[in-house]
Amino acid sequence: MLSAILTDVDGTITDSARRIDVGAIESLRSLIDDGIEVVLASGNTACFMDALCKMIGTKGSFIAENGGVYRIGYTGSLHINGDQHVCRTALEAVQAYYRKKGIELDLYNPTYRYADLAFARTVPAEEVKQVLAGHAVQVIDTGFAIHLQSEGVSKGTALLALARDMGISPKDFFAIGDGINDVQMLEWAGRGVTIANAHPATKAAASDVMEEANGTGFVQAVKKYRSYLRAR
Ligand SMILES: O=C(O)COP(=O)(O)O
Ligand SMILES: [Mg+2]
Repeated sequence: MLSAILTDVDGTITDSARRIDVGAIESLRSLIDDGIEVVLASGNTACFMDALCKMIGTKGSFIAENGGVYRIGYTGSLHINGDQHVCRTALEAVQAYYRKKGIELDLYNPTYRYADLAFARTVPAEEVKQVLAGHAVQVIDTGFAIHLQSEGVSKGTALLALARDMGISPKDFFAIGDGINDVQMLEWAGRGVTIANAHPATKAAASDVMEEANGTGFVQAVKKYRSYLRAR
C-alpha cells in the first residue's frame, strides 16, 4: 500500500513569519528518500506550489488555493473546483465596503488564482463575514491571509478527489496542518495530526497535537510517526 503524507505549508513547514523551516525540509527530503509520497496542501497559488514541489524534490502533486486546485505530478492537468465568479462578486462587495472607509484591500496574487481569492489580514475576518452574510462563499482566515472560497470546497474535498485519481484511499494519507483550512483534510485522512500553534478547531480535529510549534512541530511529528508511515 502506498504511504503518503499530506502537509500544509504556511505555519507548518515554515516559522510563524512564513520563513521556510530548514529542519522541516530536511524531514520531507528524508521521507521522499524513503519512498514516501509527499503531497503539499496549501492556500497558496498553483504556480507557487509547483516551484515549492520542485525545490523540495517531491513528485509534483499538490493541493492549492485551499482545495480550489489540485494536480497529480508535474505533468498532470490542473483540476479546478468551485466557482471563482462567486468569489469575485463577493470580493467586489468587500472592496466596496472598505473603500467607503478609505481602506484598499491588499490582494494576494489575483492573476494567478483559478478558484479562490485572497487578501491581506489588514481588516477583521469577522467583519468580512458580516459584510458577506448574503453571499454563498466561505470566508477563511488561515492566519496568513483571508480567503474567499466557494462553499463546499476545502483541502479535504481536494484530498478525496486527488486520492481517487491516484487510485488510493484518503485513509492512506497521513495529514498535518495548523490552520482552520486544514480541518477537513485532518479529519478525512487516515491520521491527522497538528502542532502547538494550531487553531483550536484544528487541534480538535487532530488525533494528536505536537508539543512543538511550526516547523519544529513538523519535525517532531515526522520523528514520532515515521514507523507508522513506513509500516503502511
Ligand atoms: O495561503 C494561506 O493563507 C495559508 O497557506 P497554508 O494553507 O499553506 O497555511
Ligand atoms: Mg497553514
